[in-house]
Order: sequence, then C-alpha cells, then structure tokens
Amino acid sequence: AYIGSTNRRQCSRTRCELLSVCRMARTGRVVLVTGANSGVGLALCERLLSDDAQLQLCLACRNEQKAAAARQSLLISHPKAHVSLIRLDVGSMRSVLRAAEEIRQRYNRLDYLYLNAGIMPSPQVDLRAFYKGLFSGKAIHMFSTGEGLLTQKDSVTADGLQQVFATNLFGHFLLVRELEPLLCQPGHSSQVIWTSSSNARRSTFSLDDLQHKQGVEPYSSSKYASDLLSLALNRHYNSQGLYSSVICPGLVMTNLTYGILPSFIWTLIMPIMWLIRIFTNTFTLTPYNGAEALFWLFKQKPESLDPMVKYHSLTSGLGNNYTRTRKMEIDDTTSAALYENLLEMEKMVRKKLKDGDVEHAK
Ligand SMILES: NC(=O)C1=CN([C@@H]2O[C@H](COP(=O)(O)OP(=O)(O)OC[C@H]3O[C@@H](n4cnc5c(N)ncnc54)[C@H](OP(=O)(O)O)[C@@H]3O)[C@@H](O)[C@H]2O)C=CC1
Ligand SMILES: CC(C)=CCC[C@@H](C)[C@H]1CC[C@H]2C3=C(CC[C@]12C)[C@@]1(C)CCC(=O)C[C@@H]1CC3
Repeated sequence: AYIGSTNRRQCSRTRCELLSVCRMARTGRVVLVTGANSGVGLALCERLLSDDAQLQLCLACRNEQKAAAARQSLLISHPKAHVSLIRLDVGSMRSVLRAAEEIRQRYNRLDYLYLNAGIMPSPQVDLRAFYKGLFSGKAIHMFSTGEGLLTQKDSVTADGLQQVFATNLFGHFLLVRELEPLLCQPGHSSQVIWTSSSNARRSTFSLDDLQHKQGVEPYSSSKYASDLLSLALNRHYNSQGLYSSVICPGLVMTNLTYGILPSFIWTLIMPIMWLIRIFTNTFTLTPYNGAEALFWLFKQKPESLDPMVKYHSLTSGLGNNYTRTRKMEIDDTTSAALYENLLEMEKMVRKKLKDGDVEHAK
C-alpha cells in the first residue's frame, strides 16, 4: 500500500496541517537514536531536527569522538537545536545498563526510541549465487533482499553472547526493558522503532539457536528476530502506551555496505544501481532516502500503526521517496516464544553481571 511521499500532494495538505497542530501541542519531545553517528541514523537526526527545532535529541553512540563530530555537524545546520550525547555500546550489556541509568536521570519521559545501531561483520558475497540469481528470474528479489548472497563471520562478546545477536537485538531489548519507566507513562504514548532489513528471513532464524551460533547468516537471523520482537513488544506494552514498529531503509551506501564492497566499487557501479532502482525502488542509496520510513513513522499516530507490517523506505526511478508497508512473515506463537526466551536470557545476563561485580569487589 502506498502511504506517504515527501513530494507532497495537494490532497495531503489537510493531514499535514492537522499533524503540525498536534506537533505544536507537544513541543520538546524527547528522541533517542542508537547508532546516530553515521549513515541512516545521522541522516534521520538531520531530518528530525529540520522538522521540529524543539526536539530534545539524544545521540546514543559507542564512540565518543564520532558522536561529538556528529553532534557538531547537526549543530552547524541547526545551531539552536538541543542535541546531547550518551555513551552506549549496545553490544555490551554493562554499557546498556549504565547508559539506561544515565538516560533515566536525564529525562522524565521518552517519546521516540530509535533502535538503529547495527552491524554486519566480515560479510562475504557468494559470487556464484549472484551470477545464478541474475539469470534465475528472481533477480529483482535478489537485489532487493540480498537473499542467499551474503554470509558473515560472527564472534563472541565479553558477556559470552554472539556479537551480531547482542548488538542488533539483545542489547536493544535490554535497553527497552530498562527504559520502560520512561516509555510507559500514564496518558502518554511512545514509539520504539527498529531498523530492520529486507534481508530478515524466517529460514535463518531458529528458536533453538536464537543467537545463530550454528549458521553463517547471523545478520539475517538477528533482523528477523527484531521483527518478531517488535510484535511481542506490541502485545505486551500497547496497553501501557508503548508502540513498536520495524522499518527497512532499503539498500543504502553507508559504512555497513562499504564493508561488503569497497566504496570505489559502489561508485563505479552506481549507474547500474540507478538502473536497477527503476525495477525495485528498494535501492534508496543515500542515507537521507533510507531514513524515509523512520521519519515517516515519527509523524504518525502510534495507535494507527500495524504491528504485522514492515515499513519500507523506497525511492522511485525519478528519485522520489515514499514509505510502503509489506506484511511480515511472522506469527504470534513464535514471537511470544522468542520474548519468553529473551526474558530468561535477560535474567541470566543480569545475574552474571551482578556476580561479576561481587567477584570484582572481593
Ligand atoms: N545500509 C544498508 O543498506 C542497510 C542498513 N540497515 C540497517 O540500518 C542500520 C544503520 O546502519 P547503516 O547506517 O547502514 O550503517 P552504519 O555503519 O553507517 O551505521 C551503523 C551505526 O551503528 C553503530 N553501532 C554499531 N555497533 C554498535 C554498538 N555496539 N553500539 C553502539 N552503536 C553501534 C555504528 O557506530 P560506529 O560508527 O561506532 O561503528 C553506526 O553509528 C543498521 O541497523 C543496519 O543493519 C538495514 C538494511 C539495509
Ligand atoms: C550490480 C550490483 C548492485 C551488485 C551488488 C550485488 C550485491 C553485493 C548486493 C545486491 C543486493 C544487496 C543488498 C544488501 C547488500 C549488498 C547486496 C547483496 C543488503 C543485504 C545489505 C544489508 C541489508 O540489510 C539489506 C540489503 C539488501 C540488498
């Protein structure tokens, strides 16, 4: 379903006016974005500040220098903006707990929590699968999802978790749990927005191997898990005013994709990608375009959102951005089972961290 466009049409004027009235009534909204120092996250911050100068924007990043540079660049275009920094390594559970404590001290509510930080370590492209895919009649599907083309090499974190799982999913889950008091406030609704992917695939995920220790597609598995988890969060927290959604930014040129192919190769094949964009619309290519669905959700009433769909940033052949929904291949039973498993894992991680503190104090 076509649901939005930045190239505004006449018919959407009334809706826009209504939205801006709502916006004025709620100034000073608090927005936290993880992985905000580059790529899609940073482009989102730019777009949010251009839309609402009153925002209290918090960039949650693991690298202080990169975060300070991102803040500086935002302040150059928006000198009066309220932009603060928080140190957060979502792959480290101790860092998540520390950052959450700091956030709870700084703010008394949170309106938007963008769970955007993500990694794809040591990606390998399967060239044979690529050539096969080109002539298989499924080329467009292959280009829009990357299905079957990529494998990654995962590692284990200091917490004993698989790095991709910890970063893309579990650290964010713990963050939501820790920020529950700010997100769930009586008479007030909040949005949690996950940057998922079209690469999320059911077949790469297993409840028996949540962390994807056994496979070679931890990225796809972690993104599918985020789709499931978003549904579970809706089931648990909608009654307390928290609404969760997932988006896909499309294929965007960022540090993540420069890890797949070097940036000069991407530059060389850019004309081919513009051509492919005519057929898929998923080649958003720039971080600004990729942030379209994240920005679109910022402007929606959370109660109107559908927990079963993914919101896709798309860019047409002529370069127009819009957001479109696609039904996800998820179900309540698997989603609830994942949620229960994550709660169990959370208990274990908390205990381990506490025991570690006691041991350290001895
Ligand atoms: N680019 C694409 O084509 C697509 C991207 N996505 C998703 O979009 C999201 C943003 O990625 P994108 O902008 O492309 O890539 P970038 O690499 O530019 O951005 C990723 C961000 O996540 C941060 N990050 C990574 N690990 C951690 C961590 N442990 N703790 C805190 N921050 C961390 C990075 O920080 P640092 O600079 O310190 O590494 C960076 O700011 C990701 O979730 C990705 O999976 C989804 C579909 C397609
Ligand atoms: C001619 C041309 C465009 C070649 C590139 C081939 C592949 C390297 C890409 C085709 C589809 C891409 C894709 C991704 C990575 C690069 C490709 C496999 C992602 C998996 C990157 C991360 C995501 O979250 C989704 C992307 C889907 C499409």
